[in-house]
Amino acid sequence: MSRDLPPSDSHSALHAWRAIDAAANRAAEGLRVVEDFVRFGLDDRHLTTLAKNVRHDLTAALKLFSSETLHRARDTQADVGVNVSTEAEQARTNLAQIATSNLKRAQQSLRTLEEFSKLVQPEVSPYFEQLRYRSYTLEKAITATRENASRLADARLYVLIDGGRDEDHFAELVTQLIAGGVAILQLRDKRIDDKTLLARAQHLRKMTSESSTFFIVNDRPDVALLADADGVHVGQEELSVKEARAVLGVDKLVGVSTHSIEQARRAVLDGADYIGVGPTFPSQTKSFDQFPGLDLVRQVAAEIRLPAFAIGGISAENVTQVIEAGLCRVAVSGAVAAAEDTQKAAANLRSILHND
Ligand SMILES: Cc1ncc(COP(=O)(O)OP(=O)(O)O)c(N)n1
Ligand SMILES: Cc1nc(C(=O)O)sc1CCOP(=O)(O)O
Ligand SMILES: [Mg+2]
Repeated sequence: MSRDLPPSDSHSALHAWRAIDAAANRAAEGLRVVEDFVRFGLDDRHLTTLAKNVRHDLTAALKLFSSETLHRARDTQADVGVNVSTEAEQARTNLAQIATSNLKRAQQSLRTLEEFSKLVQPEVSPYFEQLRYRSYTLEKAITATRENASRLADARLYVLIDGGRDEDHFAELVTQLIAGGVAILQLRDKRIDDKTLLARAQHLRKMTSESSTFFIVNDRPDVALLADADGVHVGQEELSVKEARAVLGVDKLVGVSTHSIEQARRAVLDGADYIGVGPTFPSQTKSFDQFPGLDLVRQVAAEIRLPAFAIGGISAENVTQVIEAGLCRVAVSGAVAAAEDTQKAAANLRSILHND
């Protein structure tokens, strides 16, 4: 119910309704532009659905106000803000900037709605607060998708390796993998002690920093930090994206394993930089009871634009099935690391993935 303010406050109420009316329009317009950006600019069905849901829920919250009161308060003739636009508002150089400005516009307008509704219809205010928080989550997911689609644009072959028999064996393996054109190398070894793991990680850092290959540490943000790796990969039962970032900082990559479309959607909202999608096929490296398989690859490819690497039992023999299911990025271990000629196996997979 809208509040009957005492006569002395009725002027404030009128001002509040006018601010609410203007903010409602700005928020809806801003959200529509954001939705169009994720739909047409990113081609991301998941983010489009999220943006649309926020916009629809805004419409529902605004319906809690009396439209008659809002219209009565509308007085654009006397609105000193009409026709006032800054140079920054006019300057738009790319699609992403349009999305960012409109997200900010929507967030500021939601804040206005939240504050001014406290004066005239306080029970509605928390809905706008919730919508503002959801818009921050959306912003984080849009930024991660956009930035990583570009940062990892060429990253199609991702190889998981262990610490090897000894340091020389490890260094030889890494040399061949880098020469074979591997885009991302992950150090994944659950059997060596922490001291050896860190030594291998530091060695890998040195070798990859002279190349364009990214270096990720599996499971261990602490080791990733100490070795100055490019990032960490975490599983569903491990530290969250937020916790991994708290250790590593915002600039490092945080990847997450996903085994269902719900987990993949969640990872996007959590602000992951990329996702692993699997297991696709039975694996010699790790055993699984369940295989979401190519169905999950298809689901992810249909709606998510955050870089996604299919994983699990992938080799030169079956990688075409993954590509046909819609993903052009794969993470492999056995097919490359256990091959007789590691460099050749990597280069072969790479050329299939890059279609060259
Ligand atoms: C790229 C990539 N995807 C998935 C995994 C698996 O991670 P997780 O589920 O945590 O299992 P472990 O590797 O820790 O056994 C991965 N490592 N890399
Ligand atoms: C470590 C790991 N995680 C998977 C997942 O689906 O999350 S599949 C997998 C094993 C990857 O090795 P290979 O290419 O030898 O099967
Ligand atoms: Mg793990």
